[in-house]
Order: sequence, then structure tokens, then C-alpha cells
Amino acid sequence: MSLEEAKKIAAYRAVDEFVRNDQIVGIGSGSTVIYAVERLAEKVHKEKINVICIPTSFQARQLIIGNGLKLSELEMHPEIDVVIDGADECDENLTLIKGGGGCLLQEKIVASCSKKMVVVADYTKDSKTLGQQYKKGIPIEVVPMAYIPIRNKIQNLFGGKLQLRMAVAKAGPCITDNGNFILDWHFPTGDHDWTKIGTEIGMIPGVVETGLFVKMAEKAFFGQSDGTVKEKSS
Ligand SMILES: O=C[C@H](O)[C@H](O)[C@H](O)COP(=O)(O)O
Repeated sequence: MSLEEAKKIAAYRAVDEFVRNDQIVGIGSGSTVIYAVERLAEKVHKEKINVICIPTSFQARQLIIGNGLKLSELEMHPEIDVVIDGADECDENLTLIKGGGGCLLQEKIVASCSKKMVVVADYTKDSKTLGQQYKKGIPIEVVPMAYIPIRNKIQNLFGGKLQLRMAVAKAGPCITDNGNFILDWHFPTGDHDWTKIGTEIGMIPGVVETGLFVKMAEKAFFGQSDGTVKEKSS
């Protein structure tokens, strides 16, 4: 089974198990969530259920609109029943690295407003400790004017190296949906207290949010190469 099929079976399982009639559903970002929205649209149109969707990015908004689903926002629906989102990596405690696609800030806000966060991913995202599978570092969204001092402070405090993420089809840095930069932190290997590190980095002036999601996800589904779906719960 291909990686795409592995993403699809995980996403379908999450929607089937977690989405019910009359729910407010957070829609995550990334390539796996595309399948979750596909399944959600199928369910809404076939079963005639009422679901209101809250996006976590420009991409999610486009997915909701493109699939004919009901779009809303936190201003109107500040309490979400469940958010279904992807992850770049998920450790044994369901601590996540997110933001590989640059969408971490709105994703974390929506997750913080959700009763449940469910992760959908393929088997390459499943690991024991962070950094085992995902080698691109922890994304940190920062206010552009502060990226150099923030880079230096994190390197001095915690070690490793931070790299300004560059855009692909544009000269210069990658700009997030919120007009900020992203620093990817290649952290030192070993055991880490992610709650403490996430909190301390979050307190540095100019840091908008980190892609470290600690104690937020309650369930993760990983599509496997043999066609089964592995589950992890917090
Ligand atoms: O910024 C992107 C998001 O955090 C995604 O949810 C994450 O990168 C996983 O995306 P994918 O499902 O494409 O691997």
C-alpha cells in the first residue's frame, strides 16, 4: 500500500469514529487532512448530517469550500467538538511536531478550542521520541523583525541550530498565513521535557507559537503499509 493510501485509511477511520451529527468540527491542514475532508463531505452528503467546519489555515478553508461543507469561524463557534489534523511526528505520549506546512499557529488555536484532537497520519509519522522520524526540526513561528535574536536565544538556551525557512516558488523567506516567519529548530538529540521547553520558548518576545503540541491530542490513527490502521491514545 502506498503512503497516500496509508494517509487515506487513517483519515477515513478518524472521521468515521469521531464525527457525528450536529457537531462543530475543526479542519486541520496538510496532505492527510485532504482525505479526512473527502470522507467528511461524503458522510455529510450521503447521511444528511449537519456539520459546521472551522478551518486552521487558508488551505483548510479552501478544502471546506471546495467540498461544499459549511464554513464558520471561531468568532461564531468558539467551542469545537473535535478537530482532525495531521502531524509531522507523534511520539509515544502523543506529543506532536506540527507546522511542516507552516500552519501551526491557527492549528494550535483551533486545537485549544476543541474538546478532542484527533491526529491522522501515515506510518512514517509514528515514533517513540521526537526527532526519530522527522528530521526537519520543530517549526517556530516568529515575528519577522525578531528572527535573529530569537534564533540566538534558543540556540544559547537549548542548543541545536535554527534555520529560517525559505520559500519555494518565491525569493526570500516563507511567510505564514499570519504574515510571520518560521524558524525550524534542529534540536539536540536525547531526552527532553517538551512541556518546559515549549513554555520557555513561547515566552521569548517575538515568538508567536511553536509547533510542539504537548498534551493536546487524545487519539492518533496511523495508516500502515499492510492496510491496517494503528491507534495510539493518550
Ligand atoms: O503545517 C502543517 C501542518 O501542521 C500539517 O498538519 C503537518 O505538516 C502534517 O502534514 P501532512 O499530513 O501533509 O504530513
